[in-house]
Amino acid sequence: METEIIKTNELHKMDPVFGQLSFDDHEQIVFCNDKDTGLKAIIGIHNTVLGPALGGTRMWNYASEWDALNDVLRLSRGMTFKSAVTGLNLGGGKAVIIGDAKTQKTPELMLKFGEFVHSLAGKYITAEDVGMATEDMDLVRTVTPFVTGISEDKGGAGNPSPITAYGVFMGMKAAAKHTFGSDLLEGKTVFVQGIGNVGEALVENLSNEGAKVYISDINQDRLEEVRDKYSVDIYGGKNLYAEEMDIYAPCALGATINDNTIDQLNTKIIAGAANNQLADERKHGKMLRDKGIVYAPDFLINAGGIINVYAELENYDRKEIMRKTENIYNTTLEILKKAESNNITTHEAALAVAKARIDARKQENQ
Ligand SMILES: NC(=O)c1ccc[n+]([C@@H]2O[C@H](COP(=O)([O-])OP(=O)(O)OC[C@H]3O[C@@H](n4cnc5c(N)ncnc54)[C@H](O)[C@@H]3O)[C@@H](O)[C@H]2O)c1
Repeated sequence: METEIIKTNELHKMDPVFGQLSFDDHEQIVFCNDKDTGLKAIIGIHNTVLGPALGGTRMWNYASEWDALNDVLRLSRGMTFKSAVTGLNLGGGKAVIIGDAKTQKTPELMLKFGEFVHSLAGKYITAEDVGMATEDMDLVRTVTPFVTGISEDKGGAGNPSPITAYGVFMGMKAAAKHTFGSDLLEGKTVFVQGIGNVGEALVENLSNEGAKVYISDINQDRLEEVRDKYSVDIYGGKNLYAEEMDIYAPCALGATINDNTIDQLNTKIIAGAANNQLADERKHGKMLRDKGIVYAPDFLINAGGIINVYAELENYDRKEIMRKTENIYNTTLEILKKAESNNITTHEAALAVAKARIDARKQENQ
C-alpha cells in the first residue's frame, strides 16, 4: 500500500501527458469518456503531415491509465514511421479502449467510440487491433466513415494477415540477399516463433520456397496442425534463442530481442512480423549490429497489413496491394545498405528514411 502511494505521488509530480517519456511531439491526444456505456478510451494522433492518422484500436485491460496512455503514445508514434517508410500518404494514430474485450465490449460501447472517432472529422481513421474484430469495425462504420478493416462484403479489403506475412517474406528475402548474396531461401534454416494468423502464412511462403522451417508456439494443437499442413518441424528444444539458425522470425510477442536473448542468439538474420521486437530500440539495435546480426526492422517489413487497409481508402485492387507489399523487398534492401554505409543501425536507417519523407512533405506544405 505504502509503495502504491509513493508511486502515485511520484507520477503526479511528472507532467501527466506532455512530460511522459513516450510522448514524442504528438499532435493531439483525445480522452473519451461515456458514463452510460462505460467507455474509457484514448485516441493518440502522433503526426498527420503525410495524411490522416491511421491505426487500429486496441481494447486491453490495462493495469492503470498510465499504462493505457503510454501504450497509445508509443503505438501511434510507431504507425507514423510505419506508413512513412512504406511510402503511404498516411499519418500515425492509434486508439486504446480500457477494459476487457471479452466481457466489457458491447455494441453500445463500440458505437459511442465510433462517435468519438467521427468527432475528429477524419483526422484519425481507425481499424482493428488486439481485442477487436472485423464485426466491431462494421459496427463503427454505421456511425462514421472514418474506419477501415471492415468486412469484404461491406467494401473492406479483408483479412490483412496473409498480406502482412507476404511483406515479411519479402523483407526476409531482402535481408538474405544482403547477407548471403542471394535471396533464395531454399535450404536456409528459419525458426518461426508464433504460428498464428501471420506466422502460419509465413510458414507457407517459406515451405513453398524449400526453406528448412522450425516452428514454435505455446499452443500445441496449432503446432501439430501447421506441421501436418506444410511438412515443417516442430522445435522440440528448450531454448530457441540459442539454436544455430540462419533466420529468426519473431511472429508472436514484442521485446523478444533484449539484454538476455541477444547474448544467446546464434542467427545471421532477424526478420519477423511482431511489433516492437527490440525491447530498447537504440541499445538493442546497436547490440545486434555489434554482433553482426542483420535485423530487418519490424515496422518496415510488417507493413503489409497497413497497405491492405490503405487500399480501402484508395480503392486499390488486389494487384496494387501485392505490388506495394512486394516493394518491401526493395525498401528493405535500400535500408540495409544505408545502415551499412552510414555505420548506423538498421532501425535508425529506417527511421531516418521515414523522417526524411515527413520533413520533405512539411517543406512542400509550407
Ligand atoms: N495480423 C497482422 O496483419 C499484423 C500486422 C502487423 C503486425 N502484426 C504483429 O505480428 C504478430 C503476430 O500477429 P498475428 O495476427 O499472427 O497474431 P495471432 O494472435 O494470430 O498469433 C500469435 C501466435 O503467437 C503465439 N504465441 C503467444 N505467445 C507465444 C510465445 N511466448 N512463444 C511462442 N508463441 C507464442 C500464440 O499462441 C499465437 O499462435 C503480433 O505481434 C502482431 O502485433 C500483425
